[in-house]
Amino acid sequence: MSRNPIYLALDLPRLDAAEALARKVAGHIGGLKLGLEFFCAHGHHGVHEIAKLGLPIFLDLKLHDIPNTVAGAMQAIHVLEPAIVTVHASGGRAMMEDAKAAAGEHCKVVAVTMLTSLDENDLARTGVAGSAHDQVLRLADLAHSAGLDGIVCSGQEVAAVHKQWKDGYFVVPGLRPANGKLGDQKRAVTPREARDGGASVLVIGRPITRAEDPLAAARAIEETL
Ligand SMILES: O=c1ccn([C@@H]2O[C@H](COP(=O)(O)O)[C@@H](O)[C@H]2O)c(=O)[nH]1
Repeated sequence: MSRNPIYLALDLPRLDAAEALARKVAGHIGGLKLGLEFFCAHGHHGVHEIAKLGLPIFLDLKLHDIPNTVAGAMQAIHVLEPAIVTVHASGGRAMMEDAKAAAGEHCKVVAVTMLTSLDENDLARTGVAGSAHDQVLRLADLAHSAGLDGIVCSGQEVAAVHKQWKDGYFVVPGLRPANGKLGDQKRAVTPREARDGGASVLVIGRPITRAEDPLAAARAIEETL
């Protein structure tokens, strides 16, 4: 892994605060992840502002709709030149194929398999029997067959997915330093464990954004890798 794999999740309500925080830790991360909270609040303008910092932008929009609508959304964000965009694997093969076809040549499209905030009890409540591990592998296979670049999964599954999809691009959120507060994450591992399992991108939000000293937190996490 040559470049810094950490993408900072900028889940902050204020654009000026997000920009200031990103600027502060820029030397210790490899990219910036802008998700639903950011995009709903600040839209294209916000993305343009954050992109001025010069780091790759990951638009974590988790698109999930009929194929025609998702392809239209992909075309609408093309102008923002994201390095990575997410769709939901459960949207199905045709949706993922159309999303990939509509994405620019330089944009990786990765599929969310099973959110890291869910465990097997949650999965059962959605009507899916079996383990998180099997569900992630099944959806990874579907994303692979649809021609996507990779998937989003937890650090608990990444090594197994890596084994069956050697050149895949694996985005791992839900990361916590040892003894870090889990919050709503249920399948957390440490950044180092995820990296050792074959993660391409380590998504880290609150352990840095909510730290008393975000710069020291980012530096400390970087040093564990
Ligand atoms: O399965 C998923 C998919 C995406 N995320 C996103 O990653 C960050 C994690 O933030 P933390 O503060 O480090 O928990 C957040 O933006 C999520 O939307 C995820 O956590 N799990």
